[in-house]
Amino acid sequence: MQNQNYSVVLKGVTKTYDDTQVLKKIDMELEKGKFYTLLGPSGCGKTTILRIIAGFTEASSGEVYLDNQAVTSIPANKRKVNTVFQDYALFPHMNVYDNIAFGLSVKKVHPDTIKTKVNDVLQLVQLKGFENRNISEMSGGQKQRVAIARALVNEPEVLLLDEPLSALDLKLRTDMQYELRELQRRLGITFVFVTHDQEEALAMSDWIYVMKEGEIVQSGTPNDIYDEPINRYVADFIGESNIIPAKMIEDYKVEFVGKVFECEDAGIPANEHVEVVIRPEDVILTTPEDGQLIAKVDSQLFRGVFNELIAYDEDGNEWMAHTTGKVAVGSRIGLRFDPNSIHVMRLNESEEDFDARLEQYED
Ligand SMILES: Nc1ncnc2c1ncn2[C@@H]1O[C@H](COP(=O)(O)OP(=O)(O)OP(=O)(O)O)[C@@H](O)[C@H]1O
Repeated sequence: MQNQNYSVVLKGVTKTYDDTQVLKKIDMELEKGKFYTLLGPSGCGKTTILRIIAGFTEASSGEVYLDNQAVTSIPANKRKVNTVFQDYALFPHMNVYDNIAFGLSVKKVHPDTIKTKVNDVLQLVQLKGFENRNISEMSGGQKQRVAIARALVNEPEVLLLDEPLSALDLKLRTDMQYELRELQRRLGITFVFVTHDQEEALAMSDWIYVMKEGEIVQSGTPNDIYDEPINRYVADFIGESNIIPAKMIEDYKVEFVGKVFECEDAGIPANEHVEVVIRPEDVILTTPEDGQLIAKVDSQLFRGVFNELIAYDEDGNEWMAHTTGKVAVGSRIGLRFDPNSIHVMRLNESEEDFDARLEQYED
């Protein structure tokens, strides 16, 4: 029926609590062995999707397939899916070994087999030698690894991770991002990772679903989503952007701040009011004579590898740009853009137009 390479498929999945619809027709096709991220602000329904895949929550309508089998009536403990929760949900009174072995012991797996499997996953998460440690004596990052080991020991086909790094400090969090990604590549199983942190999503994922209020607003590779945000919500959510009012002149030509620029967008009617999105790192700084636009520098912030500069053009639009040099506050500068860094977004799109455009992006 479906492509054999899908490990999870959701078709028209909805969820309603009392009178509130928290998921509106979610469609997802997750290929085996890829790293997927659900990205969105608190309350948009990310955890609910994970719970429906895991079988902890029942969808109000729609279908869920795991490994091409409809699983609507299959209980959580019969699905080859494991979850790593944000708070780890470890047993505090047990040591590392017993925490990891617990699920297998309950299933009455032979003790020798348990020993081999637990040792294998301890190796995998680099916790060899910690078997007898109490959970209370482990650091945040170590507890996180125990939680992952406990999920992996069941040899799931799909691993669900619900904001697993949010309790860690920045340094450890970055280290764990590398480790998790590495682990996923080595194991080749499907990861579904939930986060509200856009940098984390961009760094780790093969494919991102950006969510808003129970809907998927855009899905694509990190590059697609970063470079071609489909609307202002996605552009704002994924990093800093310059969003400037503009008007379509014809295919591949857009006007803003009284000038006409080449761009890569086509299919939007002439004279339609739109917005252009330009990332700060795509703004090329030059002398006023060479600039396509002229702007006045308002402030500059040192950001480590670059300076972040705020400038205002003749129409009063604010521009953020990155530069490795220093530019005097108050000075006049020129701004230039490559056609392929000018992204056009439509305003007030009808739902049908939006869906059609979304499909075009997904193709
Ligand atoms: N058991 C429940 N009963 C009623 N409402 C619920 C229940 N579980 C979740 N909700 C509501 O569903 C919506 C989506 O919740 P969900 O936990 O999926 O969001 P989330 O995107 O994971 O948020 P967060 O990042 O804060 O965990 C929220 O408005 C939440 O209040």
